[in-house]
Amino acid sequence: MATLHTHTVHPWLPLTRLHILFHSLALFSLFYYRTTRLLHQPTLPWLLMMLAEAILAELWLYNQAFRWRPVTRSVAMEKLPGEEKLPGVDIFVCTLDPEKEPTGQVMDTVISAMAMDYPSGKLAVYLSDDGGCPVTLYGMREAVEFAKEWVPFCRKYGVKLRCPKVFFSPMGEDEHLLRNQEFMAEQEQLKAKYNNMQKNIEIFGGDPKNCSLVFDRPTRIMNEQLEMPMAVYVSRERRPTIPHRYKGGALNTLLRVSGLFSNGPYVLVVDCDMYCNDPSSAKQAMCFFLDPETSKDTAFVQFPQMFHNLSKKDIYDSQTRRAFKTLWQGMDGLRGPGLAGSGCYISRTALHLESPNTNVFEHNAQNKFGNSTMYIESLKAIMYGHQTAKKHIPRDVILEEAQVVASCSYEKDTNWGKEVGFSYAILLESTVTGYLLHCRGWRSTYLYPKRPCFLGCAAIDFKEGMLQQVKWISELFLLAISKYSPFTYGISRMPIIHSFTFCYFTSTTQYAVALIIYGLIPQLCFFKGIPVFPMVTEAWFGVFAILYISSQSQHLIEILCGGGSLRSWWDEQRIWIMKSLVGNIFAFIVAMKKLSGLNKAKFTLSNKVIEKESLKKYEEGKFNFEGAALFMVPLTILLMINIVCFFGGLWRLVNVKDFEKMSGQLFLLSYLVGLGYPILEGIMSLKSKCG
Ligand SMILES: O=c1ccn([C@@H]2O[C@H](COP(=O)(O)OP(=O)(O)O[C@H]3O[C@H](CO)[C@@H](O)[C@H](O)[C@H]3O)[C@@H](O)[C@H]2O)c(=O)[nH]1
Ligand SMILES: [Mn+2]
Repeated sequence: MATLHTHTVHPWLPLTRLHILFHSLALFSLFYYRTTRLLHQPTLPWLLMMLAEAILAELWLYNQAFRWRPVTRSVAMEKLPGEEKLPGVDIFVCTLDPEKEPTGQVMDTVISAMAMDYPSGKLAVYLSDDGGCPVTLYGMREAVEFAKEWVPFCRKYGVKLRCPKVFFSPMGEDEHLLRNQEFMAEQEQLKAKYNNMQKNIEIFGGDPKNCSLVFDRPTRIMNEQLEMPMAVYVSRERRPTIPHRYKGGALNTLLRVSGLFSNGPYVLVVDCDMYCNDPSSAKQAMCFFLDPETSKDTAFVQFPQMFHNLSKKDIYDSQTRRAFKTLWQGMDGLRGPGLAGSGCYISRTALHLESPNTNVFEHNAQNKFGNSTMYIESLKAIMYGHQTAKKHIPRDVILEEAQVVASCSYEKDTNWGKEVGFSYAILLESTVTGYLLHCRGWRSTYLYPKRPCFLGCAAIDFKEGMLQQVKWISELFLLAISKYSPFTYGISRMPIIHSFTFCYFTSTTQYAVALIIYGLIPQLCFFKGIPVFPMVTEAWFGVFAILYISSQSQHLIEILCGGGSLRSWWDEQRIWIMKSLVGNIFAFIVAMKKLSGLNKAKFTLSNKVIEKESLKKYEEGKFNFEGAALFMVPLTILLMINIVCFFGGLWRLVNVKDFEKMSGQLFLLSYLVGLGYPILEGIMSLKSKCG
């Protein structure tokens, strides 16, 4: 069979590597300069500055792993085998709280998943309702009813935008161009039905008792066997005394339940706010899973997380440009990207087998996978490829067994959450699962097609952005000091350069130290007239200047190549400092609290409800710090110190005229005050509002 995909290594590779060499030489000179000066005349500011620079250099080093060999990939879907030969795909949508995840929106995701361009009999959609809310079950019923007409409609006319909400919005206008009358009439009818469905959900959800979370409940599974993709609603059993393991637990339950019903060899995980924007994503992913070269050890195919609600002035960098444009492509050229938890196709085999090289099925399967024989049979069916057996099992028998595997005691004394399924090692179930798969020798691939396959809802104010940041960084920090640390466990199991990428993710808390020093010491010293950089007339000044220009221009080139502007470069610098500083400080505190048992582990669910006022500010590109007072404390303090020291020091400079000595600091402070101005504006508008 012809290869189903191709990749190109970044054409600038030799230049990038030369730059790495050049930058490291400059770093060596910097440390040579710092140490010799320090030995000669030790002072506290110099010691601290050197500490900060050592941290920045360490993180810089890990960062180079992402630049070592970035690749971009493309697929040849036309070379895929015929539809009858495609393997099954089970889609998992997880939801928890209708307050933060409006049911109507969740159903858009479900419907768009059901309408995926894939043979109907091979597609199944599972909705995990972790809140056990009546409105979610109600919404699912409505969604399935609507999908019965929507899915055939999309297939008949080859509609590309299969999320009904978007299709019926101005964004879907292209879909309506040059269509015949019959199409127009049908879509009118469907539009009315869709609006009706959303209205029903809204009315039903209007009653608070239908939206309240139930955390003491039996399993509830509803399944509709239709001609179109199967739809299954799963609310696993939950009891207050038994750990439920958040999303990781929900996904593992879905793995088992779906194993009994449809048992697709591949699963797609999407967050409930991430609708499918391109129906062909499953086929695109199959180009890796079915390719003879990559089929054996590809554990997952990751698509970028992209968002439908980004403003042109994305001041919070909600798109996380760096992650999905730079870092993931960099990892892809090594042994593959990390697992992002949404928009990823995962091989069931990889989630159950120790490594790609063990193809023998264990005899002590019950100890590992729990004691459902039916489930173990389903695994065997996938690994040995005999798919037909399960068709003979009557539906009520399957439903009964599904109750068993969805019960909260099922995982007791098994390997679920350890070597089997999604890992519970940290709350970022996906990140750690992807990482552990890599440790066990699996590969992954990253596909960044022109048309985004999945679109979700990004945080559009500072508070939401920070909450997310703190959740991620604190958990990653806990991973760094756990027994699975990339520094010990990872490094000994992965190629070293690849392990650096995970070292980087798990050690960003160190940025907090470096940034506090760099945001405080040069400033105070500027005020007092103590130099912390070489004189502008000294050759050593050049080393600092080179390092600054070298890293800034690298960042700028990255942004320009990704279609960004000078403006986005400047904005990204600001938000990077803010997020790195605040996010890391609070993440460290949260992690410490969790370690000491002060805080119980808790998953902060991100809010997917867009407030009108936040949206307005976000679109104007103005900072909105509402609700983020606590996060603002370190930022405000540092900003004030910077401003005071800037003007105070400037006054001193004009009087004393030791310009030569202080120009490094003068430049640094001007840069920071310039960056900080919009933050100040944001703080002021918050103040005036409170007052
Ligand atoms: O107890 C829980 C908590 C969360 N979720 C679901 O998990 C998903 C992700 O939660 P969210 O709060 O949206 O997390 P984000 O920080 O926005 O998402 C990123 O980070 C998460 C943690 O790693 C990943 O799970 C996500 O896939 C990834 O998009 C949502 O669909 C939730 O409904 C559950 O099902 N049960
Ligand atoms: Mn999310």
